[in-house]
Amino acid sequence: MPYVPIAQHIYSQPDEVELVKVKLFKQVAYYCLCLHLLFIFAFWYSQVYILAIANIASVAAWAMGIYLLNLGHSHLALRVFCVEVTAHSVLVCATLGMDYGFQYYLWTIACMLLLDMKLKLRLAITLSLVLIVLFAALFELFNDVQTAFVFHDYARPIHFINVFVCGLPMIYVIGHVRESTFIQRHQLATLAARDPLTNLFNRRYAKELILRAHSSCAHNDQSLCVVMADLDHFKQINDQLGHDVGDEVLQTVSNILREHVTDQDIAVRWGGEEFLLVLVDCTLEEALQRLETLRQTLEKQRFNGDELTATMSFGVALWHTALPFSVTLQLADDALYSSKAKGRNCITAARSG
Ligand SMILES: Nc1nc2c(ncn2[C@@H]2O[C@H](COP(=O)(O)OP(=O)(O)OP(=O)(O)O)[C@@H](O)[C@H]2O)c(=O)[nH]1
Repeated sequence: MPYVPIAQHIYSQPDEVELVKVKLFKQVAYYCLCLHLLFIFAFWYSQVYILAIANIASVAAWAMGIYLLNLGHSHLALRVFCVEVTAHSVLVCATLGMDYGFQYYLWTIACMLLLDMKLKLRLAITLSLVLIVLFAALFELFNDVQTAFVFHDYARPIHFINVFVCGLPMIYVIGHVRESTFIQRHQLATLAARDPLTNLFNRRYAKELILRAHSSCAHNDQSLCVVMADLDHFKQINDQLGHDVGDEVLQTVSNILREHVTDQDIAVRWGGEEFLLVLVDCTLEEALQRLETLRQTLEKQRFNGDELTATMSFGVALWHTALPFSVTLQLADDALYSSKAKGRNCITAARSG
């Protein structure tokens, strides 16, 4: 088996935005290929043979670009597209003048060029600017070109169609890249905030949420409870029934925890089989009642088909807002330890804060 360095194995996979880009480039490439096929016939019919032949070269360039895209060389394909569009725009403007709007394709390709991630941003911007300057220069160079083009009377509708035809792929590609960037950003934020097995908040992200909940409760004079919860004899489940069953228990328990907290509460996978709940706007008495309902629900739950039950022990402490979180957490943890010592499957409230 060939050697694959681990870092390369993990990070060099094409990301989703890149995949979306390749898909869009391919769609645009087929769109342009069809367009140039049409141009071959249109220019042949209007006896502008040089442009008909140029369009045969354009079709070949777009076909080669599609081939490069299929090989995974999207940056090379984009460069081929760029050269083709530039050469084609300049040639058509030199032959027919500026009335028909073939110069606007330079704007589209200038924008697409910025999506070539293999180009340093500064170089990509410089090249795009060169294309825009070329666009402006074409007016100086070819504004007075006079031709006996058979479609001369249709210059205005052709100009209109060209603006539309070259604007469409630009809006389409940039709109989709924007959307997939947005989706990927959301996915990354979720990955950074959640535990992958249980989908509860992870410990790192939860600390930020807990501090925010604390200052909001302090500001609104609301009480707040911190709960430490731990599955009982979980090691036995793993040892006797396997890690997969252990994982299933963790997932089901997490779902039950989620169902027993409100939107403003915070449910966290704190460690392996240890969970933290922060109950917002909740007194100690209310917390004890809610935890008792939760404890009974868990006790009744069946896992692994119907053959397995699991229980949980709880420790709860009222968070006096003047105290730091770490002190309240320690109180809840001590209370949990008492629940374990009392025989598990029970709830203990910390005596004072
Ligand atoms: N299946 C599975 N097991 C895990 C995971 N994380 C931690 N564990 C297991 O959780 C078990 C925790 O065991 P202990 O700390 O001894 O606790 P316990 O058996 O629940 O005993 P008590 O807490 O005293 O009731 C260990 O066997 C860990 O391997 C996980 O993501 N999946």
